[in-house]
Amino acid sequence: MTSTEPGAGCVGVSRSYRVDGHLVPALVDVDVSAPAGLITAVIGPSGSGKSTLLRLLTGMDSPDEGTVTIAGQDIGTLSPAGRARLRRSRLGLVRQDPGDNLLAYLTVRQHLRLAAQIRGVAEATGEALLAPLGIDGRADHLPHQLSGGERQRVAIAFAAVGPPSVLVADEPTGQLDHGNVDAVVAALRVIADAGVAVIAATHDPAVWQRADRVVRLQAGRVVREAM
Ligand SMILES: Nc1ncnc2c1ncn2[C@@H]1O[C@H](COP(=O)(O)OP(=O)(O)OP(=O)(O)O)[C@@H](O)[C@H]1O
Repeated sequence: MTSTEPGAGCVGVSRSYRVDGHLVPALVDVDVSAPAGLITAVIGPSGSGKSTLLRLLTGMDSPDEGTVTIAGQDIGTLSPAGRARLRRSRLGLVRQDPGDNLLAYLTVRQHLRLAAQIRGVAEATGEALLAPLGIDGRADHLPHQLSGGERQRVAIAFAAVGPPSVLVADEPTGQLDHGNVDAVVAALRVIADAGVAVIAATHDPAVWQRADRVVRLQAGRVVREAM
């Protein structure tokens, strides 16, 4: 599984929220680039703008100013239907709570078949991710029969079928113990090595210390972007 697709990024992005008639700036003139094949960690204190940035980079929200690109496409130029198509084909999402990522009545194998159908690729494409992510022994298990870390690895596999150009994970280890954190970081590495731009918002040093790039936000601004 290899990809030469460009990743995701934004240039000159600002986003404010209106609260009680006042504008609260969440992001101010932010430039971020998340190249294909690398893990980019987004870090910063609570309220610094991480979730707002992720919502923009997934096309779930639009900036007040600036441009956002996913897989080389300026998503501000797309119709709502075009944006939905791009998100379905080129973007994978992993949420913090393992329970929010999976359907209780589908086995691991059924999740991966469903992901392949959604992406329009051969069913074997999804199943091929089981072994590299260390969940091949769990193919016929339901989510409640898995540990939290195994569920997150299934969620990563589900999001990575295709593969997409970009996989965005919001605090992917936020609810896991230490041993499971290592397995999830290893899974993100497998996906990045396949050519996907992996973007993870995280408070967890075990994640960002093993990322290729770290974007640190503070009060809505990028204060450091380092390899
Ligand atoms: N829907 C909203 N309405 C009003 N203000 C918001 C909204 N969402 C976020 N904010 C404000 O925007 C700023 C950035 O919030 P954001 O959730 O992006 O930060 P964060 O770094 O993800 O925080 P956390 O680590 O606590 O999740 C904060 O001041 C927050 O209060």
